[in-house]
Amino acid sequence: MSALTAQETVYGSSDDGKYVTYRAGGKPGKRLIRQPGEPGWVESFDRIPVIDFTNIDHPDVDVRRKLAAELAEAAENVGFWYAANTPVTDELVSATFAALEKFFSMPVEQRAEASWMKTPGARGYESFADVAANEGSGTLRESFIMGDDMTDPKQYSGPIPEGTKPQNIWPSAMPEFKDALDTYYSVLLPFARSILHLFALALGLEENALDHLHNFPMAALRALHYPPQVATESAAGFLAHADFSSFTLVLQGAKYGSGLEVLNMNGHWIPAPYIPGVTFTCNVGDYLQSLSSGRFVSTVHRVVNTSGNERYSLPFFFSPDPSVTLTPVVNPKTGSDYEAEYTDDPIGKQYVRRLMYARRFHPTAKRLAELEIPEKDWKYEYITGSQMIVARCSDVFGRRTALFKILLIFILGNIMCGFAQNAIWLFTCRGLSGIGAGGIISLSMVCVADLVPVRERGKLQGYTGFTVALGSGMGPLIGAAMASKISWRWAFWITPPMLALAIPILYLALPDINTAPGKSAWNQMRQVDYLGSILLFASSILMLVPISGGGSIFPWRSAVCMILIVLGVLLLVAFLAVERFHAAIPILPPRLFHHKDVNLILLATATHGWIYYGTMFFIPLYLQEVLTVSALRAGVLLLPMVFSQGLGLGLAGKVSTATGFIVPQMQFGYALGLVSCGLLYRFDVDTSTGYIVGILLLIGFAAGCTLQTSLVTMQNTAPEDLRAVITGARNTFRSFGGSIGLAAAGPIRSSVIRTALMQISSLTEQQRSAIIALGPSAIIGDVDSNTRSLMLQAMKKGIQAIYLGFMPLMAVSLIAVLFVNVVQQGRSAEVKQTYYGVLMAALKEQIGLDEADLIVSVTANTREDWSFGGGKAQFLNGDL
Ligand SMILES: O=C(O)CCC(=O)C(=O)O
Ligand SMILES: [Fe+2]
Repeated sequence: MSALTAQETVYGSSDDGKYVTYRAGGKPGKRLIRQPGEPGWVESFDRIPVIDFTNIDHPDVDVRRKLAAELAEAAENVGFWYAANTPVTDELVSATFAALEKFFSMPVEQRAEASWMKTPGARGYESFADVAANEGSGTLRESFIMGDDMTDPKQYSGPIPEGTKPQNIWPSAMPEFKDALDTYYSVLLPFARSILHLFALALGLEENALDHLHNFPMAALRALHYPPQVATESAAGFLAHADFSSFTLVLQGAKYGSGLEVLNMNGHWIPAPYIPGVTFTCNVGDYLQSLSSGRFVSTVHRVVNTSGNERYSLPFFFSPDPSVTLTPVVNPKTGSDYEAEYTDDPIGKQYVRRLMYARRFHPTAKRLAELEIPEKDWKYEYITGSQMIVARCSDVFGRRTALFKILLIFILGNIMCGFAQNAIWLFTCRGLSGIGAGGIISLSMVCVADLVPVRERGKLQGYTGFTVALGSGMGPLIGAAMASKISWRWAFWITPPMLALAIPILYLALPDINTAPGKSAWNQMRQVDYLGSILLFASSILMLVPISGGGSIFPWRSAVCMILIVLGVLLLVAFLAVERFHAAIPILPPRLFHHKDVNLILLATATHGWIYYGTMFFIPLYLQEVLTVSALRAGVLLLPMVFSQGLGLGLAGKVSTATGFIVPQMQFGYALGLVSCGLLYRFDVDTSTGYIVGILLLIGFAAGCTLQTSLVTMQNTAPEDLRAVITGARNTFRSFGGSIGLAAAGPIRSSVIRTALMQISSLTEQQRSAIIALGPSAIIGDVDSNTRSLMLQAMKKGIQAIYLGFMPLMAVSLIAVLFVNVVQQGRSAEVKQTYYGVLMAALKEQIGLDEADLIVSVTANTREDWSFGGGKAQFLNGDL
C-alpha cells in the first residue's frame, strides 16, 4: 500500500468484516474494508492524480483532446483529481479566503442576519447549531452558500422570466463579502463551462454536446469553516457523502488545516490535502455519473479536520439547468453493471429534494413534505365549462339524479384530494372536486327555479346565493386554519361529512323533477351531447391553463402559452359549430342568445365576474402589501363584505317577492357597484381600517343586489326548457370573466410596480426584484423609513392600476343592464289567494256557482307563449 493510505475510521461492522457507511445519491450505502490479498480486494486508486489545465482553452482541438483523455482516466478510475494551472490567480485565492475569514469571524448575529432559513432554496448562512441539528451533534462546521440567481444583475442581464425569485441573501454588515464571492463566482463559471467541454470530449462526443443542458446551469459556492476537532465514530466536519452536482471544484488554502478524504473501492480513506501550487481538488458528482451512464464515478468523500488548525474551503458546484431531465448521453461501458435510477423529475426538483433531505425544519422542507407543491400552485383553480355540462345533464337525467351524482363526485374528489401523494394526483382530484362544486352550485339554483313560483324566486335564490358567498368567504379561512393546525388534508376532508348529511335530507325533501320522464336509461345516455361536452371541456382547459399559469409556470410570450390559447380558441369554434349544427340537446343552444335581455345580462355577468373575483383577490393583497397587515387579518377583514353581500342578496330578493319587480334592484346594484369601484380606487397607504371596512360593506351589498336578481331575471325571461342551461351559463360566464380578469391584472400590476420602483433611487436592483417577487415584506426591515413609504406607494400604484380598470368595466355592466326591459315577476301567493276568494264570492253571488264546482288554474307564460292576433308573438317582436 502506498504511503498515502489514510487512517481508517470504522463506522460499523458486519459478519464479513468492518465497513464504512456513507450517503451517496442521498441514499445510505456501505463499503467493506478489505486489506490487500483479502477476498474481494479490487484494484482501486490509492492516490489522486494531478492534471495540468494550462491547455484547457488551447486553439488546437487535439491538444484539448489530450487533456480530455487525462481527465477521462481520472474521472473513470478515481472520480477525483487535482487541477493545476487554472484561471484562478494566487491574488484571487488570497482575496477570496480573506473575505471568508472575515465573514466567519463577524459576530454571530451579523452572520445570522443572512440566515439560510430565510431563503426558499436554503442559500445563506448555516450555523454550527443548524448543521448539528440536521446532521448530528458531532458534525462540526458552518457555511455560507450563494449561487445562480437570475435576479442578480451581477450574474445576468437579460429579461427575467416572470415569477423568478431572488435566491441569495447577504449580510448587510459586510457588503464586500458579496463583492468577493461574486468576483470569484464570475471566474469559476466560465472555467466550469470549459471543463464541461472537456467532459464532452472525454465521453467521445462533440465538444459542445452537453452545452444545451447548461443554458442557465445550477451553480453554487459553499464557503466552509471547519474548526479543528477530534475524530470519533460520528464526529466529522462533513460526514461521508457523494455530491449532487455534475462536478465540484474545491478551493483549499495553504495555511489551513486539511482533512478532505476520498473513499476507494476497498473502503480505505485516501487523503486529499492541499498541495502547493495546485488550485483545486475536484470531483465528479452524481449528475455526471448518471449522464455518463456510470463511466465517470461520483466518489464518496468526507472531511475530518484533525489538523489542529482552522480550516476554510470553498467548493464550487456545477450542475445542469434545473429543467433538465437526466438521461444518459452515452451507453454504459460493455461489461459494466452500472444501473442508474433515472426518473422523469427535472433535476431542479431532485436537487431541492436532496438539499432538503437532511434539513427537515427548513420552511421549504416543510412545504416539500406537503407534496412538493410550491405555494402559488395551490391557487390553481379549475373553472371550466363543466357547470354548463352538468346543468344540461340534469335536463337529460332528471334533476335529483344529477344532483346526487354531482354530490358524489364532489365528495369523492375531495376525499381523494386529501389522500394525494403527488402533484398530479392532487390536481386531477382537485379538478374532479371543482367540477362537483360548480355542479352543486348550479344545480341547486336550477332546483330552486324548478320548485318555486316566479314571484318567490328572488327571495329563495337570494338564500342560495348567500350560502355560496358565505362558503367562499369562510372556506379559505377554515381551510388555512385546518392546514396550519392539523394538516392541509383536512381542508379537503372537512366538507364530505357535511355533504353526506345533506344527501338523505335531499332524498326525503327534494321531489324528483324529471324534465324528460319515461325515457330508458339507455335513451337518456344517448341524448347527452358528448362531442359538445368534450370540445367545451377541452377548450376551456386549454385556454385556462395558460391564463392561470402564464407568467408563473411559464412565461406569457412562450410558445407553450400561445399554442394552448390558439388551440383553445379553435376548439371553442368547433364547439359552437357542434352546438349549432350537430347536437340533439346542445349544452349551449344557440337560441339562448335570441333574447336581448339574456345577452345583456350575460355580458354584465362576465364583466362583473372580472371585477368581483378581482376584488376578492386584490383586496387581501392590498391589505397585506400596502397596509402590511397579516394574511390572516386580511382574510378576516374580507368577512364584512361577505355578510353585506348576503344582506344585499336577501333584501333584493325580498323586495322582488313583495313588489313583483326585480330588474330595478339589479340596476341599482350595478350603479352602486360603480360608485364603490370609484371609492376603492381611493384606497391609500394610510387608509383607516374603518373606511376600508365601510367600502367593503358597500361593495358586498352592491354585489348582493346584482347576483341573484340577474339570475332570476334570466330564468324568468328565457324559455322554461332552458332554465338549467341559463343557470349553468350564468355561472360559467361569471367564472370565466373572473379568470380572464385575474390573468390580465397580474402582469399589469407588476409592470406598474416595477416602473414605480425604478424611481426609488435608494433601492438596489436586487431589492426591486425581491419586492416584485416576494412583496415588500421581503426587504422592509432593511430600508429606511423614507424608502419604506415610497415602496408602499409603489405597491399602492400597482393595485390602483387594477381598480382603475374596474371602473369602465363596471360602467359596461351598468349600461348593459339599463337596457334590460322590465319583466313582470308574477303575483305573490297572497295576491293569488285573495284573487281566488274574490272571484269565488262574485261567481257565487252573481250566478250561484257552488265553490266545490270551480277550479281556477293560473298558468305562468313567458313572452313567446303569447300571440295577440295575426299569429305573431308581438311581445317578442317588440310590437306591443
Ligand atoms: O470542504 C471540503 O473540502 C469539501 C466539502 C464537500 O465535500 C462539500 O461541500 O460537498
Ligand atoms: Fe462534497
